[in-house]
Amino acid sequence: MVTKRLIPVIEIFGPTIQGEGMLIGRKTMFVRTAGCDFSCSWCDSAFTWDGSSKKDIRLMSAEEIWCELKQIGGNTFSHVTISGGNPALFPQIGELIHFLHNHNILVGIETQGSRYQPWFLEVDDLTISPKPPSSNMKQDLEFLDDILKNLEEHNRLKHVNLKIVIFDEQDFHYAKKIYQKYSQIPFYLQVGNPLITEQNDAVLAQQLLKRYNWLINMVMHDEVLKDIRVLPQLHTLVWGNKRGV
Ligand SMILES: C[S@@+](CC[C@H](N)C(=O)[O-])C[C@H]1O[C@@H](n2cnc3c(N)ncnc32)[C@H](O)[C@@H]1O
Ligand SMILES: Nc1nc2[nH]cc(C(=O)O)c2c(=O)[nH]1
Ligand code: SF4
Ligand SMILES: [Mg+2]
Repeated sequence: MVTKRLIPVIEIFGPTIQGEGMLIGRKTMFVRTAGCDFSCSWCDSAFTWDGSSKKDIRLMSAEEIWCELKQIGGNTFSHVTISGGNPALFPQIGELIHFLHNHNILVGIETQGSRYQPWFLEVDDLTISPKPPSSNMKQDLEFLDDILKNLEEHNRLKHVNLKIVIFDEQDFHYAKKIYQKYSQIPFYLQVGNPLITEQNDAVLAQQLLKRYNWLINMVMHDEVLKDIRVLPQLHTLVWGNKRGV
């Protein structure tokens, strides 16, 4: 008998739009895994790792996840984004990727570059999001370098992008250092959301647009950051801090 390794899933939702980074605006479904090896000070998905939504965690096989995606998304989608938490904690995500590819579904991953899995080489859209100083995390940049070198050796760089969330000038300088190291990888700066519990969508949107304006200005006057894209979290502008969108 083949034993199927189960994946801890905390939410499955969609179809929605990818609100961030290189596929912004693309129609996609989301599978969100539970658990993270980081605990960023401003994490907008802290429920995946802080115990507050423990009751929502389900251990699911690739086939069960596929059935639920079809149940809620029907025939309306051709792309699935796997986020977390950190999906790179789980070797068994490889089985889910195979399953989705066998059903002609493209797969995106959101991860922070602190862990590597062999299935990184099979991901259609791999977003790596190193954490800047404001997160209070200490990103291992040598490990990140190993991951990116490995992807390059396997000719996968066209499937990879780097996305750094910016809250302040210190984060901006950190992002600049990383940009200079990896000029051949598509590079995105994303507006940080400091109001992750704000319920008034208008107040939130106003704050985020102000920060977007600031970040655009920082980039426009910069002589190093040239081949770069600056984005807000589109889903936050549309739906605020709502979960499952
Ligand atoms: C919730 S994380 C999950 C995937 C993975 N752990 C990571 O951090 O890349 C998904 C994306 O949301 C970003 N993010 C988390 N909290 C945020 C916030 N308050 N403002 C803007 N982006 C945020 C992360 O940097 C990451 O790019
Ligand atoms: N619409 C939408 N786009 C997203 N892009 C990355 C997300 C994430 O939490 O990883 C996310 C999310 O939660 N919702
Ligand atoms: S790495 Fe991602 S999921 Fe983990 S705490 Fe940071 S933002 Fe949240
Ligand atoms: Mg999110």
